[in-house]
Amino acid sequence: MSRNLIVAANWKLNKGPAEAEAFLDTFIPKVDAFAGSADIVIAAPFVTIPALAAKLAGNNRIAVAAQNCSEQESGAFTGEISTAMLKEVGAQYIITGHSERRSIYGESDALINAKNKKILAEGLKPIFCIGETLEEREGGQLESVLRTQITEGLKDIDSLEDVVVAYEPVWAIGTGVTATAEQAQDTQKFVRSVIAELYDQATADAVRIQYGGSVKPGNAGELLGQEDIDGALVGGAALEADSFFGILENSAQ
Ligand SMILES: O=C(CO)COP(=O)(O)O
Repeated sequence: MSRNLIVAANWKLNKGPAEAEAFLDTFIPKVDAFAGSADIVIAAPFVTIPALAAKLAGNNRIAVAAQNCSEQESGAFTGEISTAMLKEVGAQYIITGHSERRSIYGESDALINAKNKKILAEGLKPIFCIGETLEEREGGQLESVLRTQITEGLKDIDSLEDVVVAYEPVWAIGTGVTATAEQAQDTQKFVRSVIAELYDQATADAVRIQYGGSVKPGNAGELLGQEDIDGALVGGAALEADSFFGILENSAQ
């Protein structure tokens, strides 16, 4: 089963519009000259999305993502941003379930599920993150934690055609500690098997599962060369155009 790679930058709380434009000034010419076929996504802060989308108008190789959204349609929800608004300003993907949102902002599996459903109903694509803490892995709970996150996060979602899953072990995020290619592959194979149980084998074979956690140019080739790793969700190493492009280059199929 061949799945096209999807390599995404998650800029987190970095880069306003001006910095994002400067990034693209360096990044776009590199991508234009690049023969690889990976889908490329940049997840930016809300206020940066319009500038990115304007600069990428007509560019069909690089898509824009948001890092969060409301599960609500509209109304008295101070500080929230709706999927319709994000669509209007050019977002095509939205990250959900990131461990920083789960742990710092207390997002539950039920809320993440509501966001996933809202995003799909809007005709956008969730990049749905799951992952265990070191304590959970060492305590033998890896499989039960991931199974719960997957089952609850995808509850009542019939098709995974527009869903990208991102496996991000919490202990590997921003720590410089990467899961070994073998650990990531074994875990992602398990994630795919849970999806096969919940849906069917064809769905599991087709869904793309990214790995995230200290991905950099030097380890991207080995990680993304694994059977069940279909791309990367990159934080720190995606803040510089050269290193984000290096990840793409080193993961070329
Ligand atoms: O959280 C991440 C991407 O969503 C990973 O972050 P780092 O690549 O900085 O470890």
